[in-house]
Amino acid sequence: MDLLTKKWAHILKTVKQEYNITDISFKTWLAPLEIFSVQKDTLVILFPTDESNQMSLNYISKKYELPLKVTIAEITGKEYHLQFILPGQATNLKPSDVVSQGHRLADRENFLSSHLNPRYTFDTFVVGANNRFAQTASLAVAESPGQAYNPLFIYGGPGLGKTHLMHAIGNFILQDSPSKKVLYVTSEDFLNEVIESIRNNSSGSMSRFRDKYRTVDILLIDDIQFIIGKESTQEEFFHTFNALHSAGKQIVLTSDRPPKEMETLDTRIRSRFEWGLMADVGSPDYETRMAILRRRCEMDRFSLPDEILDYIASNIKSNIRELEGALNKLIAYSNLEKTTITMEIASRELQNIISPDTPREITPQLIIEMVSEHYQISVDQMISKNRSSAVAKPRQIAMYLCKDMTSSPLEAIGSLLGGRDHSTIIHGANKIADEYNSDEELHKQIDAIRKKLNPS
Ligand SMILES: Nc1ncnc2c1ncn2[C@@H]1O[C@H](COP(=O)(O)OP(=O)(O)OP(=O)(O)O)[C@@H](O)[C@H]1O
Repeated sequence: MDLLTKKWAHILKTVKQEYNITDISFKTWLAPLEIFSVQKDTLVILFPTDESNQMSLNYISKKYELPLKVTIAEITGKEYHLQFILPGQATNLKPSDVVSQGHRLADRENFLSSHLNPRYTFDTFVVGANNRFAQTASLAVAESPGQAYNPLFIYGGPGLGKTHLMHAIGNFILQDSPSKKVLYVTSEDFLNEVIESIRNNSSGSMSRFRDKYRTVDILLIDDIQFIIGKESTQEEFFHTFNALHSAGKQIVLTSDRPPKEMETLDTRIRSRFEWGLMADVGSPDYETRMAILRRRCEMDRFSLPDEILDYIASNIKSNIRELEGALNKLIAYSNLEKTTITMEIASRELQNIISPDTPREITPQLIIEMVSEHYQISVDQMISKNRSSAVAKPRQIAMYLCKDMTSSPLEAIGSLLGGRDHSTIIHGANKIADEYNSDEELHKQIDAIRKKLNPS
């Protein structure tokens, strides 16, 4: 193991020389590779890139597995099977499969069972006016878990870094105290485990579930808004929260909206969300977007002229995932076509992602989707014949918003909403218009949806 680690840079350079690999290919595919672990005669190699970059991983193993294998055998005198992984896949390896590199085995196992992405750290997080408060609060929590702010509730729109910050907290804590038990889950994982435990209907499975969640030191639950309306899950969450909180264990939650906009959430839970500190992340300003792009280029050892970075940063304003997606597209293009990126290539390749300065068009379709997402019901239910108020009310809200925010003919709106005629649309829209003025709660809900549709 030590020999491999010591010789790793030398191994990579030898592959480059022996197999005549160009500088750009070396920089892109080989130089980033890191030894993740060794198990008997299997060497697990990490390609630290985007979690969803399976395409690159397949490419690396197809093209470079053999050269690496041969060179490793020549230099270390030992043959290894090679396994290539992406950051997110590190958590899929069974802890018992891996032997620590540098860390103690127990610490490595602990890291793997945390489900943390090692790339999401404070170091790789660019701070700007939009996220400074959330970043500072997260760091305070990471430095003094269970003491500074509990729970920490991070909220904001999609792709703005909430998950990144949450993982950064977990990674920081494990770095500092490797034996702490940190657990990251999405609320969907939590929900599925509750359902599974109930379905198994044995006290064993429920107590295993509780053991798992109530014995951690730090619980990180992503996208907590999805537990709204799921009664058993809310109940289980409530007890988990209380058990951890009263034991001084840290809880961090993220959501797409603040607790006060979670209208149908059990008030006991909503008040707990608000016990600690709430921090929002907003859309990054131009400088922050440029800084994020520069940082990503640096990490990927890729260089792009400022003009192109500026083109991306000026046109993708409200979602960092999309910003990174645009950059990744250009990196992939440059690697595959073996060419440098010009402004012409950038604007052609990004035309589907970037539509300069055109605000998102608000269409009835978009409204229906947004309303169904807000009330956690499916679009199919929205357009069905179901008349229960849990479905009929959101449907009427969609009618109201379509009439109010678009110039679509009533017939077209009716047809999108399951073939309803124009008088039904008028009736639904008028009913909600009246309630909007008299029902404060509904007023808030509708304003929240409007804001999501038209964030500027
Ligand atoms: N300030 C930042 N600095 C560097 N990278 C960032 C920053 N904010 C977000 N990112 C990157 O943008 C991508 C999307 O971020 P993340 O998944 O954390 O968003 P999110 O707010 O959790 O979104 P969603 O609500 O859709 O789950 C990630 O790759 C993340 O690393």
